[in-house]
Amino acid sequence: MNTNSLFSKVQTQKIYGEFPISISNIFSDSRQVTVDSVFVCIKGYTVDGHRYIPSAIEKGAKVIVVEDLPEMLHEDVCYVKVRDTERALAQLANAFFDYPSTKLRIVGVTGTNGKTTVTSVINKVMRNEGYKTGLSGTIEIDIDGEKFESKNTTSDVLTMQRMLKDMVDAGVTDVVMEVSSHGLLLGRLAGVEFQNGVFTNLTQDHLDFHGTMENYKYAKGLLFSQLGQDLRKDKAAILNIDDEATKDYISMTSARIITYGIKNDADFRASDLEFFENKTAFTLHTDFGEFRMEVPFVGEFNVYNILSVICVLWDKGMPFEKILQHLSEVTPPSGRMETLHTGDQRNVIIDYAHTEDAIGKVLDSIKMFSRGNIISIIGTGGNRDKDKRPKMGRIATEKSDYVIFTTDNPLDEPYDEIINGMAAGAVHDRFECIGDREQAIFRAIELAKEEDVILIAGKGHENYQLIGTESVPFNDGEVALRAIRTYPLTESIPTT
Ligand SMILES: CC(=O)N[C@H]1[C@@H](OP(=O)(O)OP(=O)(O)OC[C@H]2O[C@@H](n3ccc(=O)[nH]c3=O)[C@H](O)[C@@H]2O)O[C@H](CO)[C@@H](O)[C@@H]1O[C@H](C)C(=O)N[C@@H](C)C(=O)N[C@H](CCC(=O)O)C(=O)O
Ligand SMILES: Nc1ncnc2c1ncn2[C@@H]1O[C@H](COP(=O)(O)OP(=O)(O)OP(=O)(O)O)[C@@H](O)[C@H]1O
Repeated sequence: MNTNSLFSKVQTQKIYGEFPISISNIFSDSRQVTVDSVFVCIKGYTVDGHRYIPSAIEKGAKVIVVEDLPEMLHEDVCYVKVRDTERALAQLANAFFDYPSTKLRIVGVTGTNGKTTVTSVINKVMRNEGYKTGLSGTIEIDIDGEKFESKNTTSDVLTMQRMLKDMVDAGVTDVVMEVSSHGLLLGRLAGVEFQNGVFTNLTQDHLDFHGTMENYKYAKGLLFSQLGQDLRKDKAAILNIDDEATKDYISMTSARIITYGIKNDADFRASDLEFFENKTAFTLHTDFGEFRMEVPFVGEFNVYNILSVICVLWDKGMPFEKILQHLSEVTPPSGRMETLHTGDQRNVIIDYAHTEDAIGKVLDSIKMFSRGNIISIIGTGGNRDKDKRPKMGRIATEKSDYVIFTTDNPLDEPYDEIINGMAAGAVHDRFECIGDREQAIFRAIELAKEEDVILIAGKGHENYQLIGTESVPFNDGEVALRAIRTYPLTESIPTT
């Protein structure tokens, strides 16, 4: 691409040396740099990208974008000084990939919980209806059915723009994207034009990064202010009216507002919920009529998720009968309230719940259909968000008959520290602490009797454990099935 036109939208402070006529690519990671490219130095949380300038030049970078000019300048290289390299990177990425988001209809979904569920269901329904879709989120990036690994819930700005360009090239028209608070705050979405922004809910998480709930709420709200920057009429913010944060988001956006909820009056409201082991029924109230629906999802929280999906599909103009028909058939994403086929009378549910709110809601949902005891395996990550641990411990013990606290990606924090943090919140003593997740699952299966439900929470779809600096293969479902084979049904679990 022509270098002058690439840099035409970037506010430069000074340029040292001559621009090459054209450049081949843009990088912010020296390890990926290829010949005749631009290397943008980002001051990260762990290292300062400026220190990798020599390595980038060695690999063939011809333009270096900096905040701090190095003392020694290489004569064959052009240095561009800017005030904010992150901002410059976003502008360069948008321009290099030719503003792909303007050629797509993009739905961004934010909130503490439900993003993966909502994006996955929207994607499945639209694809079943014949749309060419793209999806980006925690589990994967999916371009019209071709799957790619996803490193972050919301990708860094270069990966983001490259992915959107690949989607345009593949003929995708509609994209649904998980939008994390990190992604919004760290500028990964700079320049992305959304058609819809969806808000699921806001509860405590990620305070190690955001510091306070107010900051966390504000970060998520950036999706709605970004949505309102461009006043095209087809933009809509789809908001959960039952969540306190919604009123702030209404004030942060100039997009159209569509509301959904259960407790308060909303454009799309559900009432008369009926819970079953593998489905939920409810009445949907809209301006154009009432509909009794049955969806293959468990729990009240999933009714919220489905309501937000209905709003998106309706706003996209999908015929209402089609929406209802697809939603009665669609399957939940993997590791979200997933029932394991154990072959006996013990019920094993694998779920990604790793916040206080999600654990509480999942256990409430299980209580609605469980006929036996509930044994929960609860784990949380190492080296992060220690404040949420006792809260997870409290809610898990409050709502389970027995709890086993364990690890979920311990990294290099000692197991005992992680587990004791959760156990400190326990409201009764019907719990055990077993750091090794495999042993914890084996113990829960050993304890369970006929009709009991074993909730294995925290990892969901993940098929690894991050221990130290290693990623060790680990799959909750496989371990549980091995445990089932090892321990045939036993006597009652210890109570009181
Ligand atoms: C706190 C955070 O978000 N960190 C992100 C950030 O890392 P960083 O600032 O530490 O980067 P760094 O390692 O210091 O490197 C600085 C610069 O030097 C460059 N570098 C580095 C090494 C080298 O040899 N050469 C080189 O050029 C790097 O490419 C980078 O440009 O920039 C990296 C590159 O874009 C991200 O991968 C990284 O996300 C890490 C992996 C992460 O775990 N982030 C989590 C907290 C996160 O973003 N989570 C959210 C929310 C998930 C949820 O809702 O549950 C998400 O969207 O995934
Ligand atoms: N609307 C909701 N409200 C509360 N909890 C929910 C909701 N939807 C899902 N959950 C719970 O949160 C867990 C994670 O759901 P999901 O993966 O859809 O959310 P997410 O926002 O993508 O999470 P993350 O940001 O951690 O990737 C589920 O396994 C379930 O336990």
